[in-house]
Formats: sequence, C-alpha cells, structure tokens
Amino acid sequence: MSQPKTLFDKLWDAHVVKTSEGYPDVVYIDRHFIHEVTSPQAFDGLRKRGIKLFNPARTTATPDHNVPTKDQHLPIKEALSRHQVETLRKNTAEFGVTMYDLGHPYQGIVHIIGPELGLTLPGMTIVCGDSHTSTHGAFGSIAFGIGTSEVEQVLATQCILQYRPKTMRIEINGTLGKGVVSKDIILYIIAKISASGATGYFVEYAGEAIRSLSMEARMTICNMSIEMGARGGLIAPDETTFNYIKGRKFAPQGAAFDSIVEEWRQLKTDDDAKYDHVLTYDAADIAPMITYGTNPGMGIKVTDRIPTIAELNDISEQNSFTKSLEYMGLEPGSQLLGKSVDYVFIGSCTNARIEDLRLVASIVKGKKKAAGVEVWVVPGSKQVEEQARKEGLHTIFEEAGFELREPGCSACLGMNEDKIPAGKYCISTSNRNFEGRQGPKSRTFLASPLSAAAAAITGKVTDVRELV
Ligand SMILES: CC(C)[C@H](C(=O)O)[C@@H](O)C(=O)O
Ligand code: SF4
Repeated sequence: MSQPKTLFDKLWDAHVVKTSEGYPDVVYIDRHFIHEVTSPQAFDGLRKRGIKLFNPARTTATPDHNVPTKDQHLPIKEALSRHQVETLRKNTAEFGVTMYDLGHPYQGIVHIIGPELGLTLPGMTIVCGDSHTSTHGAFGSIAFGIGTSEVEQVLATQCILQYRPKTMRIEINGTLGKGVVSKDIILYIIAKISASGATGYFVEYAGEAIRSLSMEARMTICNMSIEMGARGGLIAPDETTFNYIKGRKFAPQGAAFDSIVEEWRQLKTDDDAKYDHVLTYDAADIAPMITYGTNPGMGIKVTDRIPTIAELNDISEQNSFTKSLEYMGLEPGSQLLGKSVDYVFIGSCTNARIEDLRLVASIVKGKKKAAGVEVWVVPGSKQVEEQARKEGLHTIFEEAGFELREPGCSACLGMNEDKIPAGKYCISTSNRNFEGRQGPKSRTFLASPLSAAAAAITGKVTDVRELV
C-alpha cells in the first residue's frame, strides 16, 4: 500500500505541474479571485509584456475594499477609492474577466461571494491577492493569499511557484458551550499559540467540534488561519459541505453534482498520515473570547483579566505588550468586562455571512442598542443583504437602532469611508486589531457576532452567556 497522506498533501500533489529539487513547485490554480487593491499592477505588467490571460474563465473579480457602504449607486466620493474601482472595471473589461461590479446582485467581499456562488469547491487550488483567501479552505481546498506579482503570474499562466508548506493538525474535541461560536474557537487557538504560532504551516482543522459546525462557521475559522501565521487552513469536506454547495449558481448541477460528490467524499486525510505538528484542544475549555491588544493573539476569555507584565515570558514580549496596552488605553491586569464601547462593527469576510446576521438578530430581537453606541451591520455581499431583508432581519436591526449598510469590507480596514474615529473603542467581528486598522488611532476589540451584539445592547463588553 502507498504511504498514508494528509488531505493537504493529496491536493498539493494533484496540482503540482513540475517539481525540481531546491526550487519551488509549479502548482496549477483552479480558481483565482481578484479585487481592486492588488490587481492593478498585475494587469499593467501583462499589458507591458503584451500577454493575455491564460484562461479568463478561471478568474472572477469584484470590488470590495474601497467601496462605500452607503449610496453605492452614486459615484464614489473618495478620489483614490474611485480610481481603484474604475481601474478594476477597465482592466476586467479589457482582459475579458467576469466582474461583479457595485450594484450587481453578486457583488460583495471576495471571500464571501466565491463560496456563495459555488465558485469555491472541494479539491480546488484557490488564490487571491489577499491574505484572507484562507477562508475558502473550509471547503477542503488549498486556498491561500498571494502578492501582486504572483497575481500577474497566475493571470498569465494559471500556475504559481510555491514552496510546499509543512502540515499542522489542530483538533478540537468535545462540544461547545452555550454562547460559544466558531469565532471564539479561532480566537482561542490564536491566543494559545500566538499570532506567529503557525508560521510555515498549512493547518487542517479536525475533531468533533469542527465537524459539527456549519459551513459559515467553518469559514470563520479558516479565514483567521492567517492571523496565526499559517499559509492557510482547511477542513475536509463532508455532508455539511455538499449540502451547502448543492444548487449554487456555478456549482455542478444534477447528475454532474451527484458524481462529483462521490469524488469529493474521497477528500480526507488517511488514517495514520503524519503531520509535522499536531495540537489538540477541548471545546469545553473555550469561552466567549475578546482581544485586548493590537494583534489577534492578544486574546482572553471575556471573564478573564488582561495579563500583567510579570506574567509574560520575555523582554521583547513585555515591550510590545506595554506599547500595545498604551495604544489601547488599557491597564495590565484589569478586566475588559464592563468596559464601555463606542462603536460596534458587524461585518467583514470573517463574520458577515447570513448566519452571522442571524446570530446577531437572535440577541437583539425586540431590544434597543445602548445610548451613545453606534452600530454598523455591513453584510458581506449583496446576496447576504437580500437574504437578510427577506428574513426580516433588517426590521430587527432597524428597530434596535442599528444601521444596515451595503456590502463591502467597510470598517474592517480604513481603506474606504467607514472609519472608527481616533481614540474610540470598537468591538468588531473582523479579524485584525492592528494599530490604526479601523482608522487612525482607532481601538479594536475582536469578538464573535454574539459578543458584538451583546455589547451593542449593553454598551459595554459583556459576557453574552448572560443574554442567551
Ligand atoms: C488589502 C489586502 C491586500 C489585505 C489583505 O491581504 O489581507 C486586506 O484584505 C486585509 O485584510 O488586510
Ligand atoms: S473584509 Fe477585511 S479582512 Fe476581509 S478582505 Fe476585506 S479588508 Fe481583508
């Protein structure tokens, strides 16, 4: 019998076009997503060399980072943002790439529209000039972010040069407690192993707690793989995956779907396959999580205290910790629970799918936001927005005093009109809490949609388990 293999190794081997000792592998790419930030120079490069796309049908474009989330039918006010989106429009028209532009029913954050359109499928290799491409790994595909020069490489050849990463398995056994959701799982893992703890690895998530998650929840976990340094993260496909994909716009349909599902069922790690590293956690130990610092690894259970300097291991960690807490305006050893927040941001490719909006609605239904808190709900895509309206979630949000906006990256990063003002605290369902991430001098607490909803109602960092 041949050597047992991990799912990652099987998929990688199936896509390697050429391998040479001491050089990166040439890997074939099934699906390429592009957005306005990392594609302009790639197209310029092609133009300079007089090269066309190897296969335009494999690439899909949408504007997300620079788009306003209000009045999308009007011209974009910010000059730079307008230029970026117009450039994407021009490039995709010139090179024959499908573009879901502002106002199109399929527009949205690139990592949200791929899965919902059935463009993201098990067994694929998927790239995008964006670090959170790891999201698509939730379908049992190898998905990772690439740089602009690599975007050009993929447009021109449908292949990429990559060194094979090491493999890590992270197993979460048992069942999650009440009020604990997938965002808490990933914030917990990153708090355990740090924001660089998986550097050089491609992670496979496994175990009963992962298996029991919906596709939306699995995407949240894979999305944040990059926040612990991993190249990407994946989850073997199963019935949950196949049910999610069935009937989606670009997925195989009818008999073709049934037969491909049979192939997808084979996509799993063999028993006894060896990983380079294995970590195991118990779901019962995971609580609602929140970050207090300026990297996603600086997270605690919402009821815990921020560490003290003495509790940290080395001097460099102590220095960055001190700087981080100064930025955040927080005291070492203090509690976050009860701390006032100014903004609540429910959005981003981490947590702006329909299920996230349903979670939020489950907490706020019939309630009102606290006075003085501004709450933005930014759906991840036009389809999510439509679905939310169909289900009447917009009424729940409006009655609570939340603002339901139009799709885009929004306040996940200060690249568009939606910014958190300097010094203000925002509890956010996004994935990064870096200095200035949500706007110059803004302060971010990363948390789950449930915890964000709870804070919207109370105006403070709250243990959501008291509300569910
Ligand atoms: C702008 C883009 C290149 C960037 C990324 O790669 O992730 C952004 O999406 C982010 O989340 O910081
Ligand atoms: S929502 Fe945030 S993390 Fe996701 S692609 Fe946009 S900017 Fe990046």
